[in-house]
Amino acid sequence: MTETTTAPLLSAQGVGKLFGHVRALRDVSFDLHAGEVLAVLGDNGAGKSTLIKALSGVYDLTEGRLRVRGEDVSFGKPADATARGIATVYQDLALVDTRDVAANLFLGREFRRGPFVDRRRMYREAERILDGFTIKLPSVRVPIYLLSGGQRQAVAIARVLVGGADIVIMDEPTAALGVQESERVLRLVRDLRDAGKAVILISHNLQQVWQTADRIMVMHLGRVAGIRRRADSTVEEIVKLIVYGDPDTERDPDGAPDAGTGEAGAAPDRPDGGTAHDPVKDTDRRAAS
Ligand SMILES: Nc1ncnc2c1ncn2[C@@H]1O[C@H](COP(=O)(O)OP(=O)(O)OP(=O)(O)O)[C@@H](O)[C@H]1O
Repeated sequence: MTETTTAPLLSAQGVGKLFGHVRALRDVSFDLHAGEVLAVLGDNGAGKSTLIKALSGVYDLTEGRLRVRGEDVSFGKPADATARGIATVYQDLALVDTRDVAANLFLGREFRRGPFVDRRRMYREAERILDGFTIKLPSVRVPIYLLSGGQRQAVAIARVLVGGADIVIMDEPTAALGVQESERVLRLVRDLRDAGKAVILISHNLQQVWQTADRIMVMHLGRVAGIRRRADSTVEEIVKLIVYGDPDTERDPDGAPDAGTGEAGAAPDRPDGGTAHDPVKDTDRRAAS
């Protein structure tokens, strides 16, 4: 991974999201590079879902800015994020259960020959794409409802490749899977990374994060509690960030209620009101050293 020498594919700067008076995200800043897996960890209500929905165009931002390949972007709808090469694989996978694997892979992007769908080409292409996957499917002609959870994940991931996305957001891809299938799906996530994609992996499972992520971003009460290179961190450090956040950053300059607390000032105010360290820059410094 070359995070300090290449420009980020995706960059969030001071991103915030208010729902009424509840601040679900506050001053979220991070970079995401091609060929890396950034895991996003955090307790319930930390802001993970809100963040991925903001990155995938479901929510607009209240504050801050997003840049994709160095360009400022503003997403009014999910199609805007898709057009910028961002694909999100949600837990429900959004597959059509009654249709076969190939049809799901090319949903909305069917090959055509004249007025007709070119099924033969779709099957051929589907087989080609899935051929290198560690999760094997019985056939590209089986309907989705006959597949296991891991096989369905594989189809959803393959669909990302078909769409040509280079920024892939995965929401708890192993949440419903057993141990073996989880291992295989995590291998697919690493394969995406090795193919040069930038991957955001939302997870509650620290062990899986350790197996898969290059960097870890911990969220706490809507803020970034810290970003660490996995190789430079410890499970203890990450758990502490998940549970307690970073007391230096958790001040409340404007009194808006923090997510998860419903009241102002989730963490003690800094007496000097000063600016705490920037976890992203800290990480970049560590990465550069
Ligand atoms: N549509 C909404 N309207 C109001 N508040 C919301 C909305 N969506 C999220 N929130 C609040 O924003 C905060 C962050 O929620 P979010 O769902 O992003 O957290 P999360 O880290 O994904 O949690 P979980 O792991 O439980 O899914 C929570 O306090 C939540 O109640």
